[in-house]
Amino acid sequence: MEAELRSLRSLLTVARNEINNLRQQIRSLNHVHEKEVDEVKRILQSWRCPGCKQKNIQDHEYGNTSGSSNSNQSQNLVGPETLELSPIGIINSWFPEKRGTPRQPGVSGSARGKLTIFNTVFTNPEHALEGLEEYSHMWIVFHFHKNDSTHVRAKVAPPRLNGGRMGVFATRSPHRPCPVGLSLVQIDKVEGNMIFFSGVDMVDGTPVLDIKPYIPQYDDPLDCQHPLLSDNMETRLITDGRESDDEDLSPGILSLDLTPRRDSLAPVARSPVRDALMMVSHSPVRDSSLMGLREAPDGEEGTSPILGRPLVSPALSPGPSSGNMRPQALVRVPAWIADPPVSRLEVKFNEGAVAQLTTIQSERGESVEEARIAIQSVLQEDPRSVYLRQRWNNQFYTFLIAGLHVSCRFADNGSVVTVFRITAANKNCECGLPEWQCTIHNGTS
Ligand SMILES: C[S@@+](CC[C@H](N)C(=O)[O-])C[C@H]1O[C@@H](n2cnc3c(N)ncnc32)[C@H](O)[C@@H]1O
Repeated sequence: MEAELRSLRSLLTVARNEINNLRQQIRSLNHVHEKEVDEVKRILQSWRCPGCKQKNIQDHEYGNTSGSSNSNQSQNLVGPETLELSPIGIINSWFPEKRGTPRQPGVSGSARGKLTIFNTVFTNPEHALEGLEEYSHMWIVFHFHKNDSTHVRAKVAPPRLNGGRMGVFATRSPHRPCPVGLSLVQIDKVEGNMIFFSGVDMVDGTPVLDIKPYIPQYDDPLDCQHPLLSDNMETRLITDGRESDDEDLSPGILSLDLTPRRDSLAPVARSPVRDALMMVSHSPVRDSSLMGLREAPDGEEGTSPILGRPLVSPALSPGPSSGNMRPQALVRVPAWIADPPVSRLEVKFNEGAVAQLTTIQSERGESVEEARIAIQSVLQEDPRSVYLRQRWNNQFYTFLIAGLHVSCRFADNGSVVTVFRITAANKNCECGLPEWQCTIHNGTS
C-alpha cells in the first residue's frame, strides 16, 4: 500500500513536472513572432523530399524515404518532430534544485541517490532488476526535465571553460536539442524496485529513461586494446602478485600499473594519451576498491592505481567488442577537460556553520562528516554559472543539499569559498516559511 502510494506520488511529481514543462513551452511558443510562424508554414508547404519528391514531411519518419530509389539517404535526413518516450522510473536525490547540483557524478562521489522503477512499466519491476546487483556501476539515461528554456544554442559555455564557448555536442551541457543526460554511477544496493547509488548529478524528481550496467569490456575503449603509453608511464606488469618488468605478455599477467615512473616525476611534456590514461586511472571506477586498488608494491605510502582486471590485448584475446573497435584507436579528450583553465577552490567552514551542522545532523542521527564532505565537494568545483562567477566579487551563494540549506561567500580573489551558515531546509519558522527563506532566521531582516 505504502509502496503504491510512493509510486503514485512519484508519478504525480513526473506529471507535475511535465505540466510545468508544457506550460513553459506554450509560454515560449507564444513569444514566437507570427512572422516566424508564417515563415515555417511557408517552408513546410513548399518542402519536397529531395529523394522521393514526396510533399508530406510527416511521411519521412527518421529520414525513411521508403519507396524511393534514391540511395543517398544520409543527406537531407528529416526526423520526426516528436518522439514519445515514457520514463521507467524516477530519481530521488539530495538536490531539490539545479543550483548546487554536482556537474558530474565524480564531483561528489558521496552524494547518494535512489532510483525507483515504476510498477507501471512492469507488473513486477524488481524482476527487471535481477542480476544488476552483480555490477558495481551502471549508466543512467535521464531527461533534463528542469531545463527552463526551450531555446537551445549550437554553442554553449561550459563552466569548465570559464567563459569559452564550444559546440554543444562536444560538451556534456544539459542544454541540448534532445535533453537527455547520461551518468555513470556506483550501485550501492538493489532492493525490490529500488536502486540505491552514489555519485549523483541529477536533481530530485528527474525522470529516468533507461539504465544499463557498466561493462568495461564494452564501454571502455582501453579495455579492448593495448593502452599506448607515453615515455613517462611505466608498464610494470603484475604477475601473480609479484612485480615484473617483463614486457612479454604471458598468461600469468594480471594487471597493468599506470603509475608514473618515480625517477621521472619531473614535469613532463603533455600527452593526450597520458592525460586520458591518467584520467581514466583516477576515475571512480578505478578508484573503487571493487576495481582492485592495491597498495603500492614497494610499500610506498598511499595506493597506486592499478587496473584491477585482466589486461586484454586484441592480439591475445579479441574480446566481444574488439571487432568494432579500431585496435590502435587512442582515447583522446580535449585539453580543456584534462587541464581546465579553472582550478579547484579552497572550502572553509566558519565555526558557526560547523556548530549548526553538528546540531542538525545530531538531531537527525546523520553523519556530520559525510554532510561536510558533500558540501565541500560541491563548492570546491565552483557550482556558480560562468555568468555569476564573472559578474560580482565577494559573492553570496546559497544552495540546498541533503535537507540542508547552505549559505556561503566566494572571496574576491575567487580561490576561497567560506560556508558561514547551515540551516535545516525542512524546518519552518513560526511565520510559516522555511527557516532559510524567513528573513528573521537568515539574518536579512
Ligand atoms: C552537466 S549535466 C551532466 C549530466 C550527465 N552526467 C551528462 O553528462 O549527461 C549536470 C547538470 O545538469 C543539471 N541537471 C541535473 N538534473 C537535471 C534535470 N532533471 N533537469 C535539468 N537540469 C538538470 C544540473 O545543473 C547538473 O549540475
